[in-house]
Amino acid sequence: MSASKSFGELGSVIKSSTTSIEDILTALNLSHLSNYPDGATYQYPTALQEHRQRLLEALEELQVLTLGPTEYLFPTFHVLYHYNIASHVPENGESISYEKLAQRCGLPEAELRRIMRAAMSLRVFELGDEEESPGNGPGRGGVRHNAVSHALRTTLAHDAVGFALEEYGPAALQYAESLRRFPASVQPDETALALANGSASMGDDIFSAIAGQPARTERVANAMSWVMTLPENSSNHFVGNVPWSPSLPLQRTDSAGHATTCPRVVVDVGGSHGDLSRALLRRYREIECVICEDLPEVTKRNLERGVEDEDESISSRLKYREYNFFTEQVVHGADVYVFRTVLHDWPDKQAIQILRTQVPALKPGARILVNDMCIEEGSSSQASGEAQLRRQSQFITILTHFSHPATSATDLMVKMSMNARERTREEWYHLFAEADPRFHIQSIISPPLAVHSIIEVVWQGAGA
Ligand SMILES: C[S@@+](CC[C@H](N)C(=O)[O-])C[C@H]1O[C@@H](n2cnc3c(N)ncnc32)[C@H](O)[C@@H]1O
Repeated sequence: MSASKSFGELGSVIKSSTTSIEDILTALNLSHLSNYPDGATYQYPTALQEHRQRLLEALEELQVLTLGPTEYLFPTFHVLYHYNIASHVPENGESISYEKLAQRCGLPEAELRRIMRAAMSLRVFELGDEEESPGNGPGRGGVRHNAVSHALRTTLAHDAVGFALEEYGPAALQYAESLRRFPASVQPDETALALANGSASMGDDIFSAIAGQPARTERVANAMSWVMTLPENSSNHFVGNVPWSPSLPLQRTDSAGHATTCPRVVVDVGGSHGDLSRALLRRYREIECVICEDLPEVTKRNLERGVEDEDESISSRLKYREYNFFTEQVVHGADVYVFRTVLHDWPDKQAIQILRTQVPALKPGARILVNDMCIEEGSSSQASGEAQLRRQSQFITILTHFSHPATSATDLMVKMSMNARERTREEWYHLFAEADPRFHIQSIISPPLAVHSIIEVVWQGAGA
C-alpha cells in the first residue's frame, strides 16, 4: 500500500510537527486555539502551514496504516466500483498500461487517467513501473495494485463498497427529504431508502423491495459477510462469549443451578450466508446442527452455492432453510435461536412481532441470543462499543467522501433504511418485556473491542 513509512516514523513526524505548531502558536500568543467552541472562527497563521501540511499527510498515512487495506476501502468512489477497475488490474504487483486498462474497462483512456489520478491521491492503486513505457515521461508507465486496491478486487469487499454506494448513497441524499415527508415515522417503508427506491409508503421495506432482484440480494449478503471480516465485527467475539463458552471467566449456570451446557440445535435466524453458523460449528463440535434461516432468495443462493469447499464435518451439520421471521418460527424445540444484527434493522413494532413469532416454537429454558449493539447514551469513551462502531462504520463514510456527508454511524444507517435505531440496554429490556413478559434477560455481555453485545434471553414460559 502507498503508506511508505512505519508506525514509528510516522509517530516521529507527528510529534515534531505538533511541537513546531505548538511553538509557533505560543510565540504568536495563539496557544488557546482548540476544537472547543469559543465563539471564534480562526485561520491558522501562514507560519505554520508547512508543519500543518506535514502533519496532515502523516496523519492520513497513519490512518491508512492503522486501518489496514480492508478497512481502508471507503475512499473508493462510484466510478471505480461501477467499472470494476480493480478487477482489471493484474495481480502479483504487475503494472498495466493506461491504454490496456482503459480497453479492459471500456473507458476512454483520458478519462481512465483522470479517475486513476484521483484514486491514487486517495491511496487506492499506485503508479506502475516507469520503464514499461519509457517514452511517456515520469509516472506514465501505467498503474498497479497497492494493498487497498488489491483488497477491493475481492467480491466481498467490492460488493460491500457497491452496497454502500448504490444502496445507501442515493438514500443519504433522500435523508433530509424523508424527515420532511415522514416526520417521526416508525414505518419501515417511510424512509430515505424507500424514497430512493421509489417505494415509499407502498408497504415495502428494503428487504422486500429488492427481493426479486438476485444481484442486489446477493450483494447485500456479500456485504454482510464482508462486515464480519472487520476485527470489531468478527464472529469470534460472539463465538467466544456465548453463555456455554469455556473461555468465559466464570462458569455459567442456568436458573436451576446447572452448568450451562453447549446446545445441540441452534437456529441462526436471518443468518444470511451462514458465516456465524459455520463459526459456531467450527468452534463447538458438540453442536449437532445449526439451521441458518433467511428469505427465499438468500436461501436459494446458499443452497446453490453448495458446500464444495466446506469441511465435511461442518457442511453435514449445517442446514439452510427458508423462513420469513414475520411468520411463526418453523423450527420448534431448538436450544438456541440467534439473531445477529437482525433486530437492529427493525423499529420496535416489527422487532416485537419478530420475537413473538418465535414464541410458539420455544421450549422451556430455550435461549434467544441477540448479537447487536448496546449503545450508551451520551458516551464518547473510546472504549465503548459505540465509539468502536463509529470507526467501524467507515463503511458508510464512503458517502461522506463522494456522495453526501450523511453519517458515520450505523444508527443513522438503520434509520435511513428502516426507520429503526440502535438500542440502549434499557431499550433492549423494554423491547423484550413488551414482546412477552416470559422473556427473561439473563445477561448482557459486551466483549472488549467488539461492536456488538450478546444479549442472552431465556424463555421462562411453558413449552409450546
Ligand atoms: C443485517 S443482515 C444480518 C445477517 C447476518 N445475521 C449477519 O450478522 O451477517 C439481516 C438479515 O435478515 C434477513 N431478513 C430480512 N428480512 C427477513 C425476513 N422477513 N425473514 C427472514 N430473514 C430476513 C436479510 O436477508 C439479512 O440476511
